Amino acid sequence: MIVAKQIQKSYGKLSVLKGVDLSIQQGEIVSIVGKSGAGKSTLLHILGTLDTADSGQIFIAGEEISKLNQKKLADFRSKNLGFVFQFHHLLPEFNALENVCIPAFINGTSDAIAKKRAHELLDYLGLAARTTHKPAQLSGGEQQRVAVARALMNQPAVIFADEPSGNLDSASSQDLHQLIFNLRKDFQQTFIIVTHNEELARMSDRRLEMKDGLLLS
Ligand SMILES: Nc1ncnc2c1ncn2[C@@H]1O[C@H](COP(=O)(O)OP(=O)(O)OP(=O)(O)O)[C@@H](O)[C@H]1O
Repeated sequence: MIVAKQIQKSYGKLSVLKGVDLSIQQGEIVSIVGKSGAGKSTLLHILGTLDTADSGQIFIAGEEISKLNQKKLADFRSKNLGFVFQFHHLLPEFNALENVCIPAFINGTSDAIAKKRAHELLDYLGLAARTTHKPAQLSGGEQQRVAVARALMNQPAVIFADEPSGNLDSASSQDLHQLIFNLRKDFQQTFIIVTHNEELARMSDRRLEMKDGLLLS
């Protein structure tokens, strides 16, 4: 599903990734842990096509994304990849349903089809009664579940999550972690998660530690 070979990335003289190799199967939940500054977010952003490596190859769902130009990459990203960040980045003036629809609208999906799927997702996530609420009217845990629904909108091959529970209290964190495992069980959803949450890392199929620019397994 995802294969990365010898990914290298430097910022000036700082070598952050020193030849990272990684292989992830469909339906796997992989956590990446490590000290602050170890390069976890840099790796996640490169795998998620939000940043580019200096060298190395990345294959996602059979496509060598390291070879795509910017336009093809943007198209691939919007059709195949989902993202959940520490801060949900929901648009404040849009309600939950509209926020969830955004990735589908970007892909040119019709209004009716997008809204139907957004309703189904919000229902699945226990947010059926919150569809017309704006982000400020939702709890932190609810906001993050809306962000997960948005990430799921285009049925992505993989969801990249950067500290998804980093801003949540412990009950909401546990709910979100449970949701991740339910999504894998129900939809074979693949996740790559950067986290400082040891409980989540231990629950994952694999806990990879980033150290000195490399992944230790
Ligand atoms: N755009 C950038 N320009 C220069 N240096 C950068 C840039 N992005 C990251 N770095 C540096 O690369 C190193 C790795 O950063 P990264 O954010 O990947 O670490 P991390 O392991 O995710 O840390 P944290 O757990 O604190 O989020 C850090 O030393 C950081 O300062």
